[in-house]
Amino acid sequence: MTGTDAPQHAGLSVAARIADRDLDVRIEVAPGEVLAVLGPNGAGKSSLLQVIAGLIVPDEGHVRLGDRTLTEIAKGIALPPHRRGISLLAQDPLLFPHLSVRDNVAFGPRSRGARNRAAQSIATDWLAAVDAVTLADRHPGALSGGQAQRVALARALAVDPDLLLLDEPMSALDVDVAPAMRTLLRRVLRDEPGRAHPRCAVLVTHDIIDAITLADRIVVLEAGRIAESGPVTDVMSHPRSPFAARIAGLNLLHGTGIEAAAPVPSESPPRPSDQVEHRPGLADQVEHAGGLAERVEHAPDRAGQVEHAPGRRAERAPWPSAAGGRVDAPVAAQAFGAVRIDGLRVDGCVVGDFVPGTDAAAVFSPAAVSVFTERPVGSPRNVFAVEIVDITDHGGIVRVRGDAPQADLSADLTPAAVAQLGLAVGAEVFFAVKATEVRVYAC
Ligand SMILES: Nc1ncnc2c1ncn2[C@@H]1O[C@H](COP(=O)(O)OP(=O)(O)OP(=O)(O)O)[C@@H](O)[C@H]1O
Repeated sequence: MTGTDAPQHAGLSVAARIADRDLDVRIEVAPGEVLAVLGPNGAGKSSLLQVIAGLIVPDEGHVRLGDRTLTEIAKGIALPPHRRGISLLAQDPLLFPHLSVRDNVAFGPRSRGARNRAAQSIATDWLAAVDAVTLADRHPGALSGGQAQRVALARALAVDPDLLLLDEPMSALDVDVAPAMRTLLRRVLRDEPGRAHPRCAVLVTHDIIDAITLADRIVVLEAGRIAESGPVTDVMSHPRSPFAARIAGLNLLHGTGIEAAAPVPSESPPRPSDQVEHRPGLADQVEHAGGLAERVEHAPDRAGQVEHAPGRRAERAPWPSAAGGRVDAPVAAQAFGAVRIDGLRVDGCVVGDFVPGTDAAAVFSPAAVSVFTERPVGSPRNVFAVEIVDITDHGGIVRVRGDAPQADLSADLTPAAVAQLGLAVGAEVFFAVKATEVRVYAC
């Protein structure tokens, strides 16, 4: 949906170029849609929100909301923030310290012409919607961070904005408070009985959980440009940018698509080590002779879910979700392809478009990676020589990060496997992944 310039767009349409921030983006948000904007520091997320809110004026571009033009540089239009029909909820609740909670929420309706009684009534309704009625008579100084942010959300919604901008709204909250705020946001973003036009929202976040739980679509910004966009599930399961791959917890290699010789190597008759790997319940097993650390198994015996025989059709192939569980990704046919990256060939299963000779990605989960201390000879796997750069605990599993000439890669192992292999930062080892665990697709 990005990239089009729709004059009568029913939702939000933004195009913005700011030379001194090296920003050049276009986004479209449908009515009722929640768009999450993600990206590394300095990517331009806040600048984009500031353009939409009218806090900065771009060198070129437009901001249109429904049938209203808020910014149109070519026509010299730039409405001030308070005339845009937009509310911004930021990290800091920024409540007026001298007003009660109720008066803070009533302030917006009052300043838009509502009589005091009506404004107080709107405030009470929104305080009820965010479970904060009991706080109505307090002053902001007597609120916890989570309570203050709930009140700030009520204040943002009390002016009935057509667009809600959310700038890292959970990032200043304690970890035990953030989930409740997320649930609340989900409720108010989705459940708006009686509103004539569904409200849209743009959410800037560093937290993938926010995007997964609140957004319909993701836009990834990198260096002031849109690196990729799409429905949340698509971007998380088939990322095309390094940033999206990282937040989805997947390994990503970029290269050029090439035809795979059939059958792919991992369809060779199983070797002893394959048989070990395919048996359930052997996640911690280490094959000492070859120095193989079996990967952490998130689901038992998943190898059985994929048809390995050449020419046969796989109904569904297992695919890791961002949360570390697994989702089923449909595979129309067991088509194989390969991606060439700096002279290395990575075989995998084709998902969606794949055109040999054009840009392609090879993606796999760290949980699908096996680690060898010696190069596996005659292995049916894709093999990468890596230098270990980091070993970290990920809630009971160990994430081993390796620097390969082609990319940074990660492997998830059990603590026992890491200990038995004697892995340490600086060690040179081999990461291996079967072609049936790799997805290849066009970029
Ligand atoms: N007030 C400003 N004046 C000039 N340049 C700015 C200003 N604010 C930000 N920039 C620059 O604009 C670019 C985009 O910054 P922006 O704050 O929009 O990124 P971001 O993705 O929101 O980053 P973060 O995640 O760190 O908040 C950066 O190069 C930044 O240095």
